[in-house]
Amino acid sequence: MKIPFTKMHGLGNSYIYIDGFQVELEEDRLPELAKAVSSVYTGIGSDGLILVLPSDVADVRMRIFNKDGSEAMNCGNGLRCVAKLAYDRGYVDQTEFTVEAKSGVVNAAVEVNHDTVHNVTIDMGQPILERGQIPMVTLTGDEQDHVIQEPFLVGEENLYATAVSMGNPHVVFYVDDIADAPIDTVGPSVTNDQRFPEGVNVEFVEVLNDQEINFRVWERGSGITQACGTGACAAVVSSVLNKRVKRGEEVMVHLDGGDLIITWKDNGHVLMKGPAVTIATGEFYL
Ligand SMILES: N[C@H](CCC[C@H](N)C(=O)O)C(=O)O
Repeated sequence: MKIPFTKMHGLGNSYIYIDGFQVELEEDRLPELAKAVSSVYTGIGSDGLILVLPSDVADVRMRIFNKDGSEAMNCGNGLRCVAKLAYDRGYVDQTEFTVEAKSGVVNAAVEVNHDTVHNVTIDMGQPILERGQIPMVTLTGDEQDHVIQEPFLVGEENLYATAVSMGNPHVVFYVDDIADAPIDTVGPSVTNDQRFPEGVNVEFVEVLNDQEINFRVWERGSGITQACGTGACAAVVSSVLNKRVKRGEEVMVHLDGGDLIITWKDNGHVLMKGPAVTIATGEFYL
């Protein structure tokens, strides 16, 4: 089976994009396809697979599958690239339009310079903070509680967890120096921790000042990635809740792959602004 694809990235968080306006795929082969295209050895190499599809409730629809074949509820870097692809291919005729993700519909705005989309702003909507909706379970906490700097033992390490959902689950740990973040040990341990019944994306944050943070991530289903858009949003929300950065102001998030500008607005919505880049197109043989 020959499948046309486009490889795109947001700050090095790359996915293989398949255009559902042009290509019909078998639903029950999608997890297999996500694993196949993601392999750097036998596939194309990416953090997963993203489908761009017609939508009944928005201008365009995104489905995202992690490298391990699991389907996720949301993907910030993916939303920016889907918006670029939809605009580039004329599936939308405005620079502002709506994108449907599994977690809900968001507003996208593409910046066009010399007929090319470089930067995209997504209104990611409101974060979800209630423990039961992250979801996160513990013996003590109430379902409606917010999880802010909650003691969280990982092996011998006494960590403190702040949990935020952007439609997908995130847990944030603060470190004094991002270079020393225990991402290779705490990342894989916590992502599958039983306290997160649906798994979790694991973020490490070093606060530089009240409008700037360093950030690394171990993603659920993909491991360490160069960037995580929903994770950067969760990290800024967490840092506001922990009174480390300003609410309603732009916060510069330095990720391994580059910078995102995140604002948790006073109206409750989180804005994410960053690049979207087309790397290559081709045909994949499944
Ligand atoms: N691994 C995530 C999905 C991808 C999110 C990330 N790549 C982003 O840009 O938000 C999850 O299972 O919830």
